[in-house]
Amino acid sequence: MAKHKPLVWLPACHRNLDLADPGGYTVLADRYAAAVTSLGLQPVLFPMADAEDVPNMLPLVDGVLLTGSPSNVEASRFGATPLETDLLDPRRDALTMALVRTAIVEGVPLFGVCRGLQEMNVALGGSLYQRVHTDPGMLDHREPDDEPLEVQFAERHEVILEPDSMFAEWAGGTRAMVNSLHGQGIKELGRSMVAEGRAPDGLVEAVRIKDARAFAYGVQWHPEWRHETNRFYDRTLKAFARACSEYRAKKDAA
Ligand SMILES: N[C@@H](CCC(=O)NCCCC(=O)O)C(=O)O
Repeated sequence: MAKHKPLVWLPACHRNLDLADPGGYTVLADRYAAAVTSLGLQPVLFPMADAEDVPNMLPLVDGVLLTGSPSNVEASRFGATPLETDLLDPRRDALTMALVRTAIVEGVPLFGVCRGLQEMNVALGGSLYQRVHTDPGMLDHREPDDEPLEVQFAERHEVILEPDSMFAEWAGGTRAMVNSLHGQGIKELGRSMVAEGRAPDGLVEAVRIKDARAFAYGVQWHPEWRHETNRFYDRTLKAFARACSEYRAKKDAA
């Protein structure tokens, strides 16, 4: 029987869209699934999975990609008071907190993008700025949301990468331009999180998990956006894809 491609679990968002059914919808931007597919991987969703399912379902997949989302990680998860304006997704928070911790323990390749990076940090005991742009000396990291997508996802600021990091290898140097579409951001780093890239205002934008058994990285920017035309983004995603394929090969050989 032909083998299927390595499976990558993308935790979806849960939203009340302004549609006929007020019961809620499972949502995933195609952009992430398309990027995963273009890397030779198979994106999979488990719409009703919750934290308790993680130990049984994680062995079914070969990697986890935590996507970005307009919703914020709930402030009570990092000891802060929620903002009234917050768009929240408590079901996603509950699932991803468990997924991050279990993927790291089990050595399943893990990559966090934007909200996904923030989830990694909170799952490991770190905290977030709730509005980076209101903190003195910090840049406004939000996208111009009344502009076309091409403008929203345009490169907006530099990141300064640790010289011996994988990020510097993927970027081909210690400086790279990245897009920026977020209001929250890492404040205190979680356990085992190592800062490997920072914005010009010092905000941590790239991390690795120390002593991880497999690929375990997160970025505050969006490498899935037009990655075919951006060497840094593309090399980052391809490294994740390789890790998933290697993980799968080991499972097949066992
Ligand atoms: N809401 C959080 C996370 C921001 C984020 O992930 N943005 C991505 C938006 C586009 C997408 O859905 O991929 C914050 O504001 O920090």
